Parts: sequence; C-alpha cells; structure tokens
Amino acid sequence: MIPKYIDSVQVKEILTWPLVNAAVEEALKAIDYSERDAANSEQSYKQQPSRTITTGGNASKLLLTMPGYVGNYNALNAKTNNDQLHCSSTLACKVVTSFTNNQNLQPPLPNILANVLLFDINTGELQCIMEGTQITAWRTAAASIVATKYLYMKRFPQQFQTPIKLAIIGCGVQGQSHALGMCATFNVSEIYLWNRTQSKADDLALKLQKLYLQNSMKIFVTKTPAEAVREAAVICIGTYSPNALINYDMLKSGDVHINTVGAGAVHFGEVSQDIYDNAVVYVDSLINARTELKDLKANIIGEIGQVIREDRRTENKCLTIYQSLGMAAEDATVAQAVYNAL
Ligand SMILES: NC(=O)C1=CN([C@@H]2O[C@H](COP(=O)(O)OP(=O)(O)OC[C@H]3O[C@@H](n4cnc5c(N)ncnc54)[C@H](O)[C@@H]3O)[C@@H](O)[C@H]2O)C=CC1
Ligand SMILES: O=C([O-])C1=[NH+]CCC1
Repeated sequence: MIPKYIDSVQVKEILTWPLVNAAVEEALKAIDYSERDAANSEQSYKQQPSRTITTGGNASKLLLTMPGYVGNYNALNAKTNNDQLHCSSTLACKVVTSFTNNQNLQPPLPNILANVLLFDINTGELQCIMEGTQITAWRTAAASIVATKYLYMKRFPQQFQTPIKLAIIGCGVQGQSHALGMCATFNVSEIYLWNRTQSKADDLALKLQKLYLQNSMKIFVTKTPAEAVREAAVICIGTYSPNALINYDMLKSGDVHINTVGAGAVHFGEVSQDIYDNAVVYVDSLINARTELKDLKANIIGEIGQVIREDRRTENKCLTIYQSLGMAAEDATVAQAVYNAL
C-alpha cells in the first residue's frame, strides 16, 4: 500500500475546536495500558512509551519521536457533523523537530515542525503521513482547554458558562492557538495578551477583534506579563523563556488556573518556583514527567486523565497548574479524526 500524504491545507479544513477538544479529551482520559483491568476490556486505554529526544548538534535543534496507541476510545464522527460517537482505536507515531532559530530565518519557519505517521491497526501498514504542525498547535491548546474545564470551570455552579478573564503570555504559535481555542470554547469576558515583541500581541488582538466583533469580549495588549496576569483567572503561557516570566505576587488571590506548555528544553522555566510552591500540579503524562520534569520541585498530584475519569472536583480558592509536555496519544486521536473525516 502506498501511504497517502495529507498536507496542511487538508488538515486545516477538518480541524474544529469541538472535534479536537473531544479527541484530546479521549486521549487524556484513556488509562495506561499497564493499569488496564482485564475484567473490563471495554475501557479505553493507551500505550505511549517515553518519547525519544535526539539533539541535532546542539540544544536548539531537537528531534522527538512520539509513538502512541489508543484503544477502545470514543471518536466523534466529523463526517456526519453530529455528536455520534463510535468506538475506535488508533496507532500513530509523531516525528517532530524543535529548531529554535527557525523564527529568525528569512522568511521565518515555525520552530516546531511535525509529521504524524498513521498505521492500519490490523496490518501495521503505513496508511498516511499527515502534516502535523497544525495538529501540534491545536491539540496542545485543546489539552489546556480540557485541563481548564476539569481543574477550573468545574469549581463553579455555571461550570463552562462561567465568565473568565484570560491571560496569554507569549503570542507565538501556541499563544495564538490557546487564545483562539479558549475564546471558541469558553465564555471569555476579558483577554490580556503579552508578548516579548509587542507587534505579535497586537496582531493577535486584531485577529480576535475581527472574530469577536459582535461579542462584548474586551481585548487588552499589555506592556508586561505582570499587567496581563493581574486580574486573570486562567493563564496560558507558552514561550521559550528559561527564566520565570510570572511569579506568585503577580497573581490575583483566590481561584487561579495556569496552563504552562512551553520553555523548550527547560520544560518548566517560564513559571517561578514560588508559584509551583503554592500550587497543585497536574501533568498530561507521568511517564514523560518522570524523565522530562525530574528536576521540577512541585507537588505533582497526578495526571489530568485521572481527574476526568473520576470526575474529581478541585478545591475552591485554589491555585492549579496544568503542566503540559505534549503526548503521543493526543496526536494519534486527532490525526485519526482528521483521517476519518477525509
Ligand atoms: N506542551 C506541548 O505539548 C508543546 C509545547 N511547545 C512549547 O511551547 C513553546 C512555544 O512554542 P511555539 O508557540 O511553537 O513557539 P513560537 O516561536 O511560535 O512562540 C514562542 C513565543 O515565545 C516568545 N519567547 C521566546 N523566548 C522568550 C523569552 N526568553 N522571554 C519571553 N518570551 C520569549 C516569543 O516572543 C514567541 O512569541 C515552546 O517552548 C515549545 O517547545 C510546543 C508544542 C507543543
Ligand atoms: O508534544 C510535542 O509535540 C512537543 N512538545 C515540545 C515540543 C513539541
């Protein structure tokens, strides 16, 4: 079989926030293969060994391989355009590079470039190679959306309708997808944007203004990260900064939730130690956390998937962090959803 190549234009046409959020929630929710209960073979499960990270000459050039299988999960059928679910399984491997000088090229290239290989789960044949840069941007934001839903929104009687003040720290690829995904999914009343080079935050503000013209959402571009997070209940941070951009004194008191997705090789550099000291921390994958977060001094409670499965509620007046590393199962369920929709 000659595998199909699915390019970024085709991928982009399929991606919607409901589709990606649902696929990512299934990936997060699936239990680890090693904990699978033989008596309950219906439950969804995943296997995603620790990803490999190869340095391409120096630490600014990384190649990651991310294999993953998700079995017996509920997949949305994008073709029927309704909420019809069907049981699905998927086997994939994302191959992704992080070359941090790409943004300085003329013309610039994204720093993160990815392809997803999707396999036939019956024969092991390679079904397709799918451009995965968009998938990476969307699925990472979707994981933060799911984490915000379970760790923050569930604290309030209005749940997902609760109006939120949102801060975006870093308006690159991740900052943009987080802003767009959060605004498409939640009732965002105010959004505060900060970027090291202000023009990127201005561009994102314009994009949001056009999309939410009819909406009462207020959009602010701030001069400092401190101004951006001062009133924010939900903070999304995705940069390459090895030094903390926000600290505990900058945050409002009471209920605050932070999604931290970035910092490149230093996975947890962008948030200060005093925030971790005061926070309850959840991760996407404990397997990856054991290696990639081994130097993080934080109270890691567990995986977000456990919170979803057990419908656990986070305490009120509490500071939570979703520490995202990115995991193969998310890429697999999103790529499978795209493939099924074509
Ligand atoms: N957790 C996950 O699943 C994923 C994490 N990432 C990580 O997210 C981060 C952002 O990635 P992209 O948005 O694709 O990159 P990008 O290059 O598009 O955006 C990065 C932003 O960070 C800002 N920045 C860079 N260095 C900074 C510094 N020292 N101080 C302040 N701001 C700084 C830049 O101004 C830029 O706007 C990276 O650390 C990347 O490794 C990326 C993909 C998936
Ligand atoms: O999960 C992912 O795809 C990545 N995490 C960091 C760089 C790319």
